[in-house]
Amino acid sequence: MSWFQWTIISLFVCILLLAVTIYNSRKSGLSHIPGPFLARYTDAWNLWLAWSTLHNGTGPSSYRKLQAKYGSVIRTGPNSVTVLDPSAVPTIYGVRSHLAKSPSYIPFRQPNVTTSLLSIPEEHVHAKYRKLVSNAYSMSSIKGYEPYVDQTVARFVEVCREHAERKEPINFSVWCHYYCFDVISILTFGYSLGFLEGKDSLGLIQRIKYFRDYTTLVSQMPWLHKIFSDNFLLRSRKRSAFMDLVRDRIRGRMQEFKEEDKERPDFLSHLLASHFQHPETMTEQQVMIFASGNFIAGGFSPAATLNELCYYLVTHPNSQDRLFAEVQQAGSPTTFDELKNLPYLEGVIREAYRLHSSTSGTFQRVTNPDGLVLPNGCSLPGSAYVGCPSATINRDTTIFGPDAYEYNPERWLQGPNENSDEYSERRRAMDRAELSFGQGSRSCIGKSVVALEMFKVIASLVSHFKFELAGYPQKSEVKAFVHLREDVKR
Ligand code: HEM
Repeated sequence: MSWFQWTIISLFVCILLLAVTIYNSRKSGLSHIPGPFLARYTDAWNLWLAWSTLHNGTGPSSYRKLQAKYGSVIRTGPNSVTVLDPSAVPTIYGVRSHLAKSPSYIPFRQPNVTTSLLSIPEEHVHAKYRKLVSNAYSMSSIKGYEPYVDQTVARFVEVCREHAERKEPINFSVWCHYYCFDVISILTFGYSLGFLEGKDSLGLIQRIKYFRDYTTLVSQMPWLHKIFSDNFLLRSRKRSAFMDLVRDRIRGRMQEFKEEDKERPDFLSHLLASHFQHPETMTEQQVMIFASGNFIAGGFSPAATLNELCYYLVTHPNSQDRLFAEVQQAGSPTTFDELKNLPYLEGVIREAYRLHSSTSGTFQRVTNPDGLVLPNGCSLPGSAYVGCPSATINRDTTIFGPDAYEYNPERWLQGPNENSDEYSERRRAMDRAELSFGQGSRSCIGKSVVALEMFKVIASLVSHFKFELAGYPQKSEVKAFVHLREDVKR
C-alpha cells in the first residue's frame, strides 16, 4: 500500500474513534453534570487520578480541588459520576437502594471466577452467596476465634519484648503485616503460616500489595483486565503456590470432615459445613474462592490499618499514655467483650479505620433503569456509574469536624460541652457517613473480625510497652524503640 492509502486509512480510523468517543459521551445522558473536560470523553482521566493517589496519596486533596470548582456532584468519566456529599451515602449504598456493583469490581476476580463475594454485581445473586457464608462471620463464631487471636497477640508481644531487650527499634510496618497475616491464616485454615517467626515464605504480602495496586488502576478501565489477566493465554498459567496450598488444605479437611467438627472454630470448618449442606451451590471450587478471598481481604486491609494506627500512637505519645491509663483503670481487661467497652480505645481504633488508606476506592454502583435522584436534587439517568470516594468522605469537615484531616480519637467520645442527645446525634451522623467498611448490604462482612484483632492487639501492646519514634516518621515505614512499661515507670 502507498503512504497515501495508509494516511487515508489512519484518518478514517481516527475519525471513527472520535465519533464513537463523542457518541459514548452523549449517550450516557450526563451532559448536565459538571466536571473536567477530558473526563467527559475518557476514563483515562480517572486512571490518572487513581495513579496519583496510589503514588502520592493525593486522592482527598484532588477531590477537594474538584469540589471547589464543580460542586459535590462531578462527572469523572464518560459514564461515571463521583459524589462528595456525605448525605448521599445512604441514597447510594443504603439497604433499600438495591444498586448493582459497577464493572469496576471485575479486576478483583480471579480468571474464570464470577462468584467472589466482593465482585458479584447483582444484589440478589450476592445475597444468595452471602447467606451461605454469613455464619462464619457471626458474633457467636467470633467468640470461637478469640483463643486463636490471643495466641497470635502473645507471639507479637514476645517479638516486641525481644526488640526491647535488644534495644533495637521495631519496624511496625513489617510486623503489623506479619501479625495480621498470621491472624487471618490461623482463622481461615486453623494454623499459622509462620509470619510472626519473621518470614513470609510464599511472598504473599508482596503479591497482595501488587494485587492492590493492580486493582486500583485497572478498575478505572475494567476492560484492561481481559488484556492483563483474564484471557486465554494467561489463564493457562501454572496456579500459584498459595492457591495450591489452599486447595490442598481444603481437600485434606474435606476428607477428615465430620459432623461433630462443625463447631470447630475456623472459617474453613464453617465453609465445609455449608458445602456439605448445599453441595450444588457451595461447590469445592466455591469453598476455594471464599477461603482464598477471605485470606486476601482479611490480611492486607487490617495490616495497613494497624500499621497506620501504630504510626498515630508512636507520633502521639499523649494518646499512648491516655490509652495505657484507660486500660489500667479498667483492671487490664483481656476479653473482647470487656475491651469493646473502653471508649478511648474504641476512639483510637475508629480513627485508624477512618484515616487509613488501604481501601480508598469509590465503591461504584450502577443506577437502576429509572435513574437516581441525589439529596441535592441532581438527577442521574439509568445505567450511570455512581460512587463516593471513601477517603474523601471520611475527611468531610461538616460531619467529622474542622479537624477531620487530623488524628483525634476524642471525636468519638462525648465532648465536655455536649449533652448526651447532642453526642448521640453527632455519632449517628459519623456512623451514617463513614465509608471505611462500605455501607449497606455490600459492606465488609469481616468487620467484627477486624475489631477482634485490633482491640486485642492494641490493648496488649500499650499495656506492656511504650513506643518511642525512631527516625523520621513515615506511615509506610514506622520504626519505634520499645520500652517495657516497668522500665518507663522507673
Ligand atoms: C481494616 C480492615 C478492613 C477494611 C478497611 C475492609 C474494608 C472493606 C470494604 C470497603 C469492603 C467493600 C465495600 C464495597 O465494595 O462497597 C469490604 C468487603 C469485604 N471484606 Fe473487608 N475490610 C477489612 C477487613 C476484612 C477482613 C478481616 C475480612 C475477612 C475476615 C474481610 C472480608 C471482606 C469480604 C469477604 C468482603 C466482601 C463482602 C461482600 O461483598 O458481601 N474484610 N471490606
